[in-house]
Amino acid sequence: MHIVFDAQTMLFMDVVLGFCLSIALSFSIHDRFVCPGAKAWVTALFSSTAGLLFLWLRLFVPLWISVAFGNGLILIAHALLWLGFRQYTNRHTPKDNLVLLTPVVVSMVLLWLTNIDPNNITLRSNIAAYTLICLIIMTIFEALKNRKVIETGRLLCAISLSFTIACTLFRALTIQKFAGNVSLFENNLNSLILMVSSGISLVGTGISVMLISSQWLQQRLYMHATYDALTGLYNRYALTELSETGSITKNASSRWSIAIIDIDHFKRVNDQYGHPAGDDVLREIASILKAHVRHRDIVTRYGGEEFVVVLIDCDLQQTRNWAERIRAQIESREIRIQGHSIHVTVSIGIATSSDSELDPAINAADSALYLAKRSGRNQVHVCTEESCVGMNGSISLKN
Ligand SMILES: Nc1nc2c(ncn2[C@@H]2O[C@H](COP(=O)(O)OP(=O)(O)OP(=O)(O)O)[C@@H](O)[C@H]2O)c(=O)[nH]1
Repeated sequence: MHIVFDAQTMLFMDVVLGFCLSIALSFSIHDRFVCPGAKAWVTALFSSTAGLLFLWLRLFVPLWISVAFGNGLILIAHALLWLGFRQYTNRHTPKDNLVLLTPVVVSMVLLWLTNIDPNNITLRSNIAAYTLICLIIMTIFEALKNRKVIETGRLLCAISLSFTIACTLFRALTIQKFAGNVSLFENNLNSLILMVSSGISLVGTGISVMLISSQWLQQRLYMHATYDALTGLYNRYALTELSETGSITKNASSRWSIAIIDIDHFKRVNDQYGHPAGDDVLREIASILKAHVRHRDIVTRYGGEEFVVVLIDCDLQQTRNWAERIRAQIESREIRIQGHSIHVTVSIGIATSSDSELDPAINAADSALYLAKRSGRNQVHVCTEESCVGMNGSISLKN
């Protein structure tokens, strides 16, 4: 069989490609955990493909149907792409939906122009092309706004849309040059560029949507695996990861210290004021800790009411002073929750290390914490290799 790659066949291939991509994508977003905007983007792909189908149907249906529906659906697709990015970046407002009126108005105008003079391709084409370019520029702006480096899907989408702008502009300018003598299915460079660019733009958008969705999921999984949802601090898993990848000792020139901070009688706070109030206390303690460390230090919520702070390049005396400041700060802080004034105290166990291993230092700090609790709470204890020492100088053997 001999297949002729003329403009009409290529446009038909674009339509088939678009439908396959749209169907594949709609299956991939058939999940609860899809990123905001994904549904608008998949609808955009369907709409764009349907628009191309109407253009292709030009040979079989009245011209006004092909012109109005073909261009209208392609413009709707690009308005949806823009709306999708507004949703993705959480900047979507109900007023944004008004953008969908633009394609409707433009297709009405195209319909009217087709009725007046079916042969005036130049004006119709220019109106559709420049509206499309405006919508794409708006979308590129949204795609790139506040983009994180790892969000390569958004970058790919912007690149693929820039390519569409270049091709649309090329067609608009050449149509002007030939004064309307370029029809859609003539086998010239102009039509060919349009067909090839439509295919590339469909594939580019499809791949970008897949990439954006998977990168969004990846980021969320990373957030949940790394950060504590209640306080926003690193979680225990993150601390282990940082230790295993050597990120803690890499930043320290010599010694580093560990402080384990445990809220005293926290169960009573929960019992007396309720669990939500207990959560607020945890957030308050987290913010005090965050406010008292340097950029290089690591603050984690290690477990329920227990926090671990890694202080980089801090010797024993500096760590002791820091811990005592924190203890005093928390003791004197009045935490106001639901009309109640809550006061809590903390016990702190500290240990220093120059080793690359985190666990021995945590165990030592934990022993110090145990002694701080046993000695009456609301105090700082230090653990050295031989013994654990209280701030008041009392010494207890480690085991
Ligand atoms: N509100 C709230 N409470 C929590 C959370 N995680 C753990 N807890 C509570 O923390 C309390 C810890 O109680 P315990 O281990 O007995 O310790 P404690 O009452 O602080 O006593 P000491 O540590 O011995 O001073 C329990 O009541 C847990 O329910 C949380 O995320 N939110």
